[in-house]
Amino acid sequence: MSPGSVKAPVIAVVGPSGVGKDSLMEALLERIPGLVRQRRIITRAPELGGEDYDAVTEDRFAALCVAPGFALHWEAHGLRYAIPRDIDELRNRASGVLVNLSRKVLLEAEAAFGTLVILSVTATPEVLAERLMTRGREDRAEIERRLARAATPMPAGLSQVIEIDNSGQLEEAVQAAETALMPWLQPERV
Ligand SMILES: Nc1ncnc2c1ncn2[C@@H]1O[C@H](COP(=O)(O)OP(=O)(O)OP(=O)(O)O)[C@@H](O)[C@H]1O
Ligand SMILES: O=P(O)(O)OC[C@H]1O[C@H](OP(=O)(O)O)[C@H](O)[C@@H]1O
Repeated sequence: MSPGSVKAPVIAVVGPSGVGKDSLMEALLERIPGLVRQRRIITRAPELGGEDYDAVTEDRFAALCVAPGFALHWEAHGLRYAIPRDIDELRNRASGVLVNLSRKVLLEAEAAFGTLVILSVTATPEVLAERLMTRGREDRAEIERRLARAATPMPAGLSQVIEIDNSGQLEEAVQAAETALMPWLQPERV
C-alpha cells in the first residue's frame, strides 16, 4: 500500500460547551503541519461567529441530509449539525482532520471513519460558566442550559480517547494535545 493511500485520522474534539474546543483547534491548526479542519453545517444564524461554519435553514439541512447525505449528523442545543461527506476527500491530502463533534455521536463516528482519535477536553464547572459568560455568544438562559448539559458522559466502548485538561492556560492544553496526536498523524502529508 502506498503512503498516499492511507487516510488521515479523523480527530474529534469533544467536551462541554465553553471548554475551549474551538480555541484548542485553532491553536493546533497553527502548529501542526498538514492538519486541517472540517467545516460543519449548522442550522445556526450565520453571523454568530465562534467558528467557520456553513449556516443553513432547517429546510436546507433536511434536503442535504437526503442528497448528497452527510457523513454524520446530530442535534444539540436546539440546532442541527452535520459533517459533510467532503471529509473523505480531505483525509486523502491532510496529516489529520479535526472535527468538532457531539459526545453522543462518537460511537457512530468510529464506525463511519475507522481511524478516530478523540480529544476529550475538560474543565471545571466554574471555569465553564465564566468562559461562556465572557464569550457572550448565548444569552443567560441558553448558558444555563449548556451548563446543565456539561456533565454528559462519554459513551462506553470507545477505542482511542485522550483527555486534555483545559482548566488552566490554553498553551498547556495545546502542548498536551500536540504531543498526544503526533503518533497518529500522516507524516508524509506535512
Ligand atoms: N485555557 C483557556 N483560558 C482562558 N480562556 C479560554 C481558554 N480556552 C478557551 N477560552 C475562552 O473560553 C471561551 C470558550 O471557548 P471556545 O469557544 O473555544 O469553547 P468551545 O468548547 O468551542 O465552546 P462551544 O462548544 O460552545 O462552541 C472563549 O471565549 C475562549 O476564548
Ligand atoms: O454536549 P455534546 O452533545 O457533547 O455537544 C453538543 C454540541 O455542543 C457544541 O455545539 P456548539 O459548538 O456550541 O454549537 C458541540 O460543538 C456539539 O456539536
